[in-house]
Amino acid sequence: MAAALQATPLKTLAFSRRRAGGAALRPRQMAALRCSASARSYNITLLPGDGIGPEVVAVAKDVLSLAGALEGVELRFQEKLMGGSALDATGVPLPDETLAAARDSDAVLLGAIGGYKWDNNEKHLKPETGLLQLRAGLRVFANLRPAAVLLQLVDASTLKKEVAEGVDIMVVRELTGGIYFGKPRGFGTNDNGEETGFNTEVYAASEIDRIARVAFEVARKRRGKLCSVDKANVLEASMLWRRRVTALASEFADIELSHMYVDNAAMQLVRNPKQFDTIVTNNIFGDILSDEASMITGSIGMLPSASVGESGPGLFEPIHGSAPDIAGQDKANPLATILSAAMLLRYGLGEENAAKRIEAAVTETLNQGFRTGDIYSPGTTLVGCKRMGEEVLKTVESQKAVAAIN
Ligand SMILES: NC(=O)C1=CN([C@@H]2O[C@H](COP(=O)(O)OP(=O)(O)OC[C@H]3O[C@@H](n4cnc5c(N)ncnc54)[C@H](O)[C@@H]3O)[C@@H](O)[C@H]2O)C=CC1
Ligand SMILES: CC(C)CC(=O)C(=O)O
Ligand SMILES: [Mg+2]
Repeated sequence: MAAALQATPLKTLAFSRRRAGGAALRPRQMAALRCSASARSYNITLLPGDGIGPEVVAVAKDVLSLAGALEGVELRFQEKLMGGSALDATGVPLPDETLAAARDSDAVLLGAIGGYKWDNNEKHLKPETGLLQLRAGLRVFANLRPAAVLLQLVDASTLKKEVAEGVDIMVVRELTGGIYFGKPRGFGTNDNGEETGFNTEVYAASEIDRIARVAFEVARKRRGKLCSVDKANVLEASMLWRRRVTALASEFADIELSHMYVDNAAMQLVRNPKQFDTIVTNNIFGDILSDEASMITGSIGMLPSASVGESGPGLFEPIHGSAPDIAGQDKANPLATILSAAMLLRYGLGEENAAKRIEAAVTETLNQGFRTGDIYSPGTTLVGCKRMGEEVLKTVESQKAVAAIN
């Protein structure tokens, strides 16, 4: 079992329901931060990245600081370059200094990387390559992506209310293997002299076993159902995946295991998403299916994630990308990153009460009717990224104590 997941009781894996550019902290908030001088303290590496990344990370940082301080947790932040911004400044997408700082910290919060400017770079000079290097460098093989439809956002779902209501899925995605990392890969020429591009989907049995164990344990703390998604009718890597997951099931007799081909899973997610509890799948299928699942919840701007390994700091990031189409316009939904900060507190630091404060504040802010454009519906109040952050901050501050939240 991944040590980082042991930092907190495993039941917390049952995640359910349940100042871009710096919204100025108000005096009472500053006082809460000062009170934390003798608190439990942790070092957090912030990697804002590109596009909307810096906007959403600035907001999430303030929420994280305040929720921590109110629970006696001092968080010390250091910000490092990552992605396209690192390429521009240093010539590489993941500077050694950034990886070293991330490894040395207690947890890492990432915004997003990438953008049009770097789209045609050679592979080793792409922001996305830096992200893969970071995940591999931190050995965070288990990526938890919860997709739960909040009551307040049922109307924002693209699915009918009766289909979306009550959906609560955890996608457990393998993060450091599969086709994103497999070799050989590259460009070549076929027998007809035509140019080719190729990648390799490869999994070792041990890589499958360790992610499957995490998924069985996650399912055990949720509703006891695990669906393994693969393409075992065609791909050898998936045939091995299915064999290993099936073999492990004997150690988890209390879990109802099923298997589904990925094409069917993509269809079932929009036909009847409530059939799913926990899904375990490989790197590329998990990437795609979690973006699909996000729309059931209303927006990709709502979905957080936690990536953890056997040891070392966890990596916490929204599932979305750098959204260059809305970057710099104060339109981004910061809630996915704020909820990733809650996952950081829970899974990365074992600070459950502070995590709950953030989740309760997000729910309350939505109850108050504040919505960014991606989740807007008539009758609610349209706000930008900064204002959404300010409203969440106010709500975090106004909560009496976590006992009252429970
Ligand atoms: N983890 C990461 O850093 C990831 C980076 N990327 C990179 O991001 C860049 C853009 O990729 P896309 O395919 O366009 O995916 P994307 O997730 O950045 O955007 C897809 C759509 O969702 C919207 N969106 C995303 N996040 C949002 C938010 N918080 N609030 C409101 N709307 C939001 C965008 O405006 C866009 O219309 C690419 O360079 C890609 O490689 C993509 C996925 C993950
Ligand atoms: C940008 C890629 C490296 C990965 C991705 O889309 C994701 O992890 O969601
Ligand atoms: Mg993705």
